Parts: sequence; C-alpha cells; structure tokens
Amino acid sequence: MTLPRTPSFRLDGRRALVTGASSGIGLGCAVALAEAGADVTCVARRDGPLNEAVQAMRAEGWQARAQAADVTDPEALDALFARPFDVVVNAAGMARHAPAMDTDPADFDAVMSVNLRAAYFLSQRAARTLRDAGRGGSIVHVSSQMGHVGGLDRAVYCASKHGVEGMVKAMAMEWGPLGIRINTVCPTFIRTPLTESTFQDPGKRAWLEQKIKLGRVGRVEDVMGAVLYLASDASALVTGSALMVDGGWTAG
Ligand SMILES: NC(=O)C1=CN([C@@H]2O[C@H](COP(=O)(O)OP(=O)(O)OC[C@H]3O[C@@H](n4cnc5c(N)ncnc54)[C@H](O)[C@@H]3O)[C@@H](O)[C@H]2O)C=CC1
Ligand SMILES: C[C@H](O)[C@@H]1OC(=O)[C@H](O)[C@@H]1O
Repeated sequence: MTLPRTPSFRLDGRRALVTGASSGIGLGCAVALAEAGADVTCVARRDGPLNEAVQAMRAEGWQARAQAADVTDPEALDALFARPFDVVVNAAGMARHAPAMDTDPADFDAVMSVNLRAAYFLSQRAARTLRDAGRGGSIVHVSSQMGHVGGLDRAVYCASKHGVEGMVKAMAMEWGPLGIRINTVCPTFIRTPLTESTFQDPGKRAWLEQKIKLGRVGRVEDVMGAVLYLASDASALVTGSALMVDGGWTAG
C-alpha cells in the first residue's frame, strides 16, 4: 500500500516578502517564514526597529534582509517588486478608532490607504511579477476578525478589513488559473504595539477574555502557524479563503 505523504511546510529556496515586519504580527510572520527556510525581505516604514529585527533574525542563522518602504507609495511598491517573490505576507496595517458619527475624513483616508489601498496594489504588483515570471506563488493578507463582524468605534477599521476580504476573493478567482493563491488570516485581539492600550485596561481585557471562546487573548505566535500554512505547499489547494485565528469569537 502506498501511503500519502504530508505536504511540506518548508520554504527552502523560496523568496518571501513580509510587510509590517518591524513589530507585532508582521515580525512574527517574518520569523515563521525565515525559520521555515525562506529568504525573507522584511519591510516596514522606519529603518531603526526594522534593522534591529533583521539583525536578530540573522543572528539565528536565518536569511533576512531589511528594506524600509512606505507601502502606500506606488513607487516604493515598484521598487520592492523589481523581482518576483514566491511568498508575500502583508501585515502592514494601522487603526484609528472613533465612533462613526465622529470619524474625521483624514483618519478615514489614512486607514483605508494602508489597510486596503496598499493591500490592493501590493497584491497587484506581486501577482504581475509572478505572472511575468510564468510561475505561481502565495499571497497572504493579515486581515482581522473585524473583516467578518463589526466592532465598536471601528467602522473605518472594519470597512478596511471587510474590503480586504472581498478583494481577496475576487483576486483569487482571477489569479487561480495562473497558480497564484491569495488568502487571509483573521486574528482576534493580539497583544502588539497596536493594541497595547486595550490590554492595559483590566476591564477591557476581561471583556475580551469573555468574548473569545477559548478564554484567552491572542499572542503573535497564534498567527505564525496559520501564516506558514497558507504560505507553504501544505495549503496548495487553498485560495480565496479566510483562516480565522479568533479563538471562536466569530463562531457564534
Ligand atoms: N494586534 C491585533 O489585535 C490585530 C492586528 N491585526 C492586523 O495585523 C496587522 C499587524 O498589526 P500589529 O502587528 O498588531 O501592529 P503593529 O503596530 O505592531 O505593526 C504594524 C506594522 O505595520 C507597519 N506599517 C504601518 N503603516 C505602514 C506603511 N504605510 N508602510 C509600511 N509599513 C507600515 C509598521 O511599520 C509596523 O511594522 C495589521 O494589519 C492589523 O490590522 C489583525 C487582527 C488583530
Ligand atoms: C487594532 C484593533 O483594535 C484590533 O485589531 C483587530 O483586528 C482586532 O480585532 C482589534 O479590533
């Protein structure tokens, strides 16, 4: 009897790009891919923390390089995608929370510009270079549980993440025939610089722990395995999907 073999989660010989790689979830994604053998280009807006992260990764013996870039800048995207990447993980993101009745248009534009517009054109650049090279690849967006449900004071953030979910489904339809997969991971509240103020408030933290059915808030490590799965051949037939890493928040 011939037994089936588990597809590989390894990424040896693959070139990967991770945005938002200077901290939080993006840094976790960069580590996950590098540890699996990929040569990872780490992107973030500012040099300092990014260089520090890349130095720490190289000290582990992994392949990593830093490239500071603003993902909302089309020219910066062109420079990043001078060559194709087998794996692209987009974790760059931001939030400005306010009641919908009070949202400042400048905040709306800032959030949409990073979370949705940049996600769109980064995907476009990633796919074009893969198409021109005549090969497939995997694009993973770090979306959110807020791409599937609403959140108080989060109308703009939710709109941006719901937008990413719709965009990914449509792109998956177009790019499937080229072997280019595109998916999202949708975390619940994860402790990072973005959410530190929420985590500092004992009342909010208790509320979160009750909303998350598994009874605890998220860690960057909770997202890393999900991203590695979607980046690797282990998910070879998965595209246009949203992988919830939300402890059951949206299950109800
Ligand atoms: N922390 C959380 O609870 C959750 C976060 N997310 C999403 O995960 C992603 C990462 O968030 P965190 O790690 O929590 O935040 P973070 O604040 O620790 O990291 C954000 C990263 O995005 C980069 N970035 C922001 N704007 C950029 C731009 N214009 N150009 C290039 N890089 C830019 C920053 O340099 C930084 O590396 C975001 O998309 C966020 O919406 C999703 C679900 C939960
Ligand atoms: C930044 C937000 O407060 C945080 O990010 C997410 O995606 C979580 O669901 C929280 O809303």
